[in-house]
Amino acid sequence: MNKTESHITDTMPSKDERHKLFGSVPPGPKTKPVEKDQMADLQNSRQDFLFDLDVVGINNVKHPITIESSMKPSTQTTIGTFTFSSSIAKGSKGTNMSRFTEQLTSYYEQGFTVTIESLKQFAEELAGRLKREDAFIKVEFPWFFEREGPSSCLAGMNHADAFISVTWSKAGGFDIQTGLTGKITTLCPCSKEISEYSAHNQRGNVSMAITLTEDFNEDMVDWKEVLLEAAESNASARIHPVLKRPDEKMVTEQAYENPRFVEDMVRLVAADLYETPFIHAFEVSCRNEESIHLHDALASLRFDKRTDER
Ligand SMILES: Nc1nc2c(ncn2[C@@H]2O[C@H](COP(=O)(O)OP(=O)(O)OP(=O)(O)O)[C@@H](O)[C@H]2O)c(=O)[nH]1
Repeated sequence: MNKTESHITDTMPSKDERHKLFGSVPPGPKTKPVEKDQMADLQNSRQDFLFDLDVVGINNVKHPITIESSMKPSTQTTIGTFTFSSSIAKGSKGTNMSRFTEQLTSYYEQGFTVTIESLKQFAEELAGRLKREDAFIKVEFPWFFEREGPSSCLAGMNHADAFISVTWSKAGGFDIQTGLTGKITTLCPCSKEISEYSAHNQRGNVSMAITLTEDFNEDMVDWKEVLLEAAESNASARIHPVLKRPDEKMVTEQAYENPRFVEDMVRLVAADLYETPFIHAFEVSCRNEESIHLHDALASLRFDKRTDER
């Protein structure tokens, strides 16, 4: 022990004394049961509680997860942000909220890889655990993918924000949605047209949410890569983690050759999703972080191939 440490130990009150100094008091008399089976179970009270609830549950649950990807790295651990819920009839006071995280932990301990299939199983099992006839689970996560510079082929890691949501009901079966928000470069067509030189550009955020067809097979196609390609292949240019000068020249010229308004982005991405056979319905939006304004530009559309006409 050096001189400074010994000085601190000599003069500092003990931790208990310090807590008392700052207001901690001894426990008071305790009369309520400590055994679980003797505790009141308010959430399981049965009465007419006036209204059915569409949704009751928990959200913003952060948990490590494993996902698969068709792009490198093919297996990755990332952070999932979960929402779990079910409906509840007016005859029940509340849900059993501990059961959501209890099931998540149990899946994690058994080596949970988040896929559409595993989430379907999770949702149905959750409904059983809650003694309900429906359950909803959504997981949002950063998805990482390797990206090379167009000339140097030097690789680095990019990411996009993905989600999968599964609704299960005894009456209606499964409803699956997935989605992705990816970043792209857009170069302003108006600025290019009117200016003697140059054109301003922006970083665009393209968000897509899709409803999958019932026969969609995630072992055959990675929906994340399809959505990323829909956003990036229609942009003025892609975004890269590592660019040397020959890469930078290519990306700059490519953007100048492919100017896009925020509206153009949404319509072009929508056209790709329209042509994708495993998508029933989609929502596309784009938010461009403008470089010549403090505000952002945005556009969006929804389309359901089963009902809407172009
Ligand atoms: N229903 C309900 N529960 C809440 C609320 N706020 C907190 N809780 C949770 O209540 C949970 C404990 O209740 P239950 O999950 O029913 O616990 P339990 O009855 O011991 O569990 P089971 O044996 O599975 O029935 C804790 O996870 C708390 O987070 C709320 O607003 N409504």
